[in-house]
Amino acid sequence: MAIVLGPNRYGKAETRVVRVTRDGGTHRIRDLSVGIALSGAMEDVHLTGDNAAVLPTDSQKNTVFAFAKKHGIDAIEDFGLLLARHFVDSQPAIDHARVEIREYGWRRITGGHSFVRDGGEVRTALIHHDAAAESVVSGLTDLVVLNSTGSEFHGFAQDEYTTLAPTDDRVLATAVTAQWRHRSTSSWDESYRAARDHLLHAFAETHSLSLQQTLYQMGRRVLAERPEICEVRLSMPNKHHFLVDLEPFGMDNDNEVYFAADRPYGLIEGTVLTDDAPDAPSAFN
Ligand SMILES: O=c1[nH]c(=O)c2[nH]c(=O)[nH]c2[nH]1
Repeated sequence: MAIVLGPNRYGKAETRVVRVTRDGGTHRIRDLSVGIALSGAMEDVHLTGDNAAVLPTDSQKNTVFAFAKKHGIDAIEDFGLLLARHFVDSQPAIDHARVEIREYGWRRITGGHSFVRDGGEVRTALIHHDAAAESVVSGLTDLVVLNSTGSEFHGFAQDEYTTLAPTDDRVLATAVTAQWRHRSTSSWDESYRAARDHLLHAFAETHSLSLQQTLYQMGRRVLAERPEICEVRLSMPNKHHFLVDLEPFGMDNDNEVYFAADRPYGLIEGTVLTDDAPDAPSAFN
């Protein structure tokens, strides 16, 4: 039996960089967390401790700050591509770069330089780059949405442990995590805004028979409307809202008062893709 080194990668996780762009008194902010993971000919450092091929993760962090100054930060997809290509092109030992970016949104309050942080929602991008292929996955996480009607759930399988009552009118709420893969380069900011909008409108406009059905409609709508996107992955917790029994207090409850449970929650996940989506094995890794 031989013991060998398996897949490995290394890099600087969660570099927090804030780039302020000043246009006279009017400022713009991009606030990111950048994760870099590099891989390639890294046998020596693992097997013998020879660091000759290892660009320090500290240098990777510095590159994020230097590129923020030198190139500015527009769409996070562009910033990720710039970093991924840089490490593969400049480091002989590195043949693959993975760059993961989360962007925290800030909205202007008034005047040119006062901002309020957007709610919990975070924009995301995941870039893979090597000599053979490049993939861009855009997305968002923690987009919290709720329909106060227009949701049913009945006709489900039953066994000896089933107690859930069928319903033809319930609250449907979830925190959407979505990632979508681009088949071609794009005007990233415009594409992002459109995809997000389609997700929201599909959620709102689907009369839901299950969260699974809603999930499929959300992915389908993005693919039908945005030809630059070929695959959408969705992860949607069912944020259960249980009707409270008010009978002990002599009151009825005609879908007005709910207990918003935080756990356990159903977790509905799925992929929707076009049948001609090109292969991109590492895209979502
Ligand atoms: O939309 C739903 N899908 C399920 O699979 C499920 N299971 C459950 O208990 N409630 C729900 N709701």
